[in-house]
Amino acid sequence: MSASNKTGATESVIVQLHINDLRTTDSPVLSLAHSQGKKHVTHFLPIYVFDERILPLDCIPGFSASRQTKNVQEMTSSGAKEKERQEEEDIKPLGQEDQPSRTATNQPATQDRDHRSTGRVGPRSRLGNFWRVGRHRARFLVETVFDLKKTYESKGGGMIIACGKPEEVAIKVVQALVKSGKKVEGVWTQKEVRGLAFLDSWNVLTDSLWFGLKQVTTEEVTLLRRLRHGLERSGVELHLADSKPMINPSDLPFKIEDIPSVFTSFRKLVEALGDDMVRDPLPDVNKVKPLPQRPASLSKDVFVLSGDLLRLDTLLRYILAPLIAEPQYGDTLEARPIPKTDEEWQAYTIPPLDPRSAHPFIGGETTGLARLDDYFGTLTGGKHGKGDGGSKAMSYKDTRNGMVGEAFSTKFSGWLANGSLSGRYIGWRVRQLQDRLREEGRLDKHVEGNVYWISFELLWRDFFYWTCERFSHEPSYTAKKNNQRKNKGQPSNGALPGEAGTASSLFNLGGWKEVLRPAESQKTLGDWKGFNLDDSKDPIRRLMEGNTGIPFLDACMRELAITGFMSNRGRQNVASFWGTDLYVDWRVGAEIFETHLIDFDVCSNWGNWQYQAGVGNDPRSYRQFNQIKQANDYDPDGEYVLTWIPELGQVDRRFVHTPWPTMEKALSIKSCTTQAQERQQAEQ
Ligand SMILES: Cc1cc2nc3c(=O)[nH]c(=O)nc-3n(C[C@H](O)[C@H](O)[C@H](O)COP(=O)(O)OP(=O)(O)OC[C@H]3O[C@@H](n4cnc5c(N)ncnc54)[C@H](O)[C@@H]3O)c2cc1C
Repeated sequence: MSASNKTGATESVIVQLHINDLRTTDSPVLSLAHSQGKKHVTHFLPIYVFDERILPLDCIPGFSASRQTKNVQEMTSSGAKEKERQEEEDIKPLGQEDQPSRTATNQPATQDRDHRSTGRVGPRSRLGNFWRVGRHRARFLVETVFDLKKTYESKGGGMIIACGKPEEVAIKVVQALVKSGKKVEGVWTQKEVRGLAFLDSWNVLTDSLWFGLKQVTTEEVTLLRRLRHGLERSGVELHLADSKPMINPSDLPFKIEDIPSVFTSFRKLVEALGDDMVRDPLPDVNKVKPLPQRPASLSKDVFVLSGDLLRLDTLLRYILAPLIAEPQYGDTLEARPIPKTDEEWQAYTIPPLDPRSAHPFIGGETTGLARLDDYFGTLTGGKHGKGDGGSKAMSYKDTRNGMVGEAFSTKFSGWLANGSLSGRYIGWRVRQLQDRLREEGRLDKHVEGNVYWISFELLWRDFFYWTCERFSHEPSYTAKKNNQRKNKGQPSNGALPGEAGTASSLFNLGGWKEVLRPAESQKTLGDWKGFNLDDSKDPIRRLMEGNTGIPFLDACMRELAITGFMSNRGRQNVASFWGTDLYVDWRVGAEIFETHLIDFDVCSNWGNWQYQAGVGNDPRSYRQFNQIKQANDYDPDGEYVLTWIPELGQVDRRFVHTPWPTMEKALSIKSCTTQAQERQQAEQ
């Protein structure tokens, strides 16, 4: 039996479960918690949970042991008694938690790490069995979380960092707070699927109906659903803040169900909003309410990081070690075994960033804001004051298709993906720079176009986000058929179409096209080819390893695996080659991108893959890139391919994109290049 939320309690807490909203600037929940309307709220408790379903956490000392203990406890009645005893109140001040004891369990619980011999083992993808989060995003994420904690602390607040399942941790934290006599005002987290009601000007919604909706980003939504159920038992409500897109959802000039299928139509409709397209960011919160006293029983129920684990380099080692022990396709990092002893852990070092990286950034809101200043110039007079600089933004459109170095495009995507920057804040910085340049008489049409193009690109992000929402209302054609078959024509009651990963049209082979143009989609579904990752000659494996013999594609894939970043130009070419030349299951491509990309975002990645593979919401039914032409257009001097394929150094630069006559033997290229050669000949 859970205690219910105390109404007469003197301490009142707002809990924020951070997921992909790892920031304090333009943070709706932080603003709400410190608003006039919440004056009676005495404490603010932000939580972040490293999710065991997507990250390998077994090396963290004590973590797998804590899970095993918990399981046993939950299975035995004596365990239940012990649990009750533990739940008795025993208040300890924050920061004085027990140190996790080092146990022999800081080895992965799952020893079978061979992604080809097992089913979906641990935090692995469904089709390729790749790590869900590769080493680059894992690093960026851990850095981001630590930076957020530091920022909260610098403003007088704090943050709990834990490991496990975010919804379970949040529920247990709330239960413990309620049991210790505190009033929990509610739990706020970022919305990941369509909500129905906006309750106040803070852009925070209490959405009582979303539970019944069909979902597209199924894992994200399942987490929210479980969280909501669990909180209900403590009489605490879950609130969702819709802060992902650049455009405020309630400003959209159409209903989500009516979002145009074509980007250009979407763009024209929202651009017609003019200056109202992007709202001003929320006011900064400079002094954050303190953390509540934490019931010590919590440390036994929940694996909260403490002691040495709150050191960035220590935690990075434990999270990255399994990923480094098994680098993914294309990564040239030498696999290193997971340390076994204390001494080995002490000596363990994290590989430095590759100096060739176009994304040489550390994760966190602090570095994200610094990158904004680097791009847009500084806001020297405060938010509305004069600024300085901004040359990168002023030449954005002219340079965004570059391939080498950090300057060619904004690189905001990693920060946007985990929410350490908000789309709205960036959109506002665009307007801010335009206003400043106008005042200074420097905003000619060319410069204006360059600066505006950043918002234009951000509209693509919004477009994929809203498109995901639109399709959350429509299960895929196959799912509909399966459902009907199972339920004899009746829609299944309370079914969660996407939960098994098969029904959501975002992850389905037939993509959104199955919903938009079912007849056309059904005709081509059977043509998709399979793959065999055990075969080193398999075209997909060669592509993932950057070993097709087509220099431009190989450079792109090597860059991705080695650094976690690939330019938009590269991504389009790789996805097009995968889906429209090789015609191999595009979802494996989306999975390997998901693994490697620092900026992985479920809607942008899977939506773009669909688009390039011809199963998405592209109005053109067929779109194919000519990789050789693209390489010559965007890497005319071969600087990019030479950066990633040094073995081409011997080749005359004129032929660096088509080195086959001279290099054929050396590179042992066959099937993939034949296609490219044929296409090149056909074009001549
Ligand atoms: C196959 C494929 C997979 C992709 N996967 C992702 C992904 O997982 N996460 C991701 O953020 N982007 C993804 N993109 C979109 C785009 O490639 C990246 O956003 C961009 O390369 C990131 O670099 P940047 O921040 O310097 O972009 P810039 O060119 O500076 O653009 C500014 C911002 O606009 C947004 N943006 C630009 N192009 C797109 C686009 N086509 N779709 C959605 N948003 C866009 C991003 O938020 C980006 O940060 C993918 C594109 C393709 C073709």
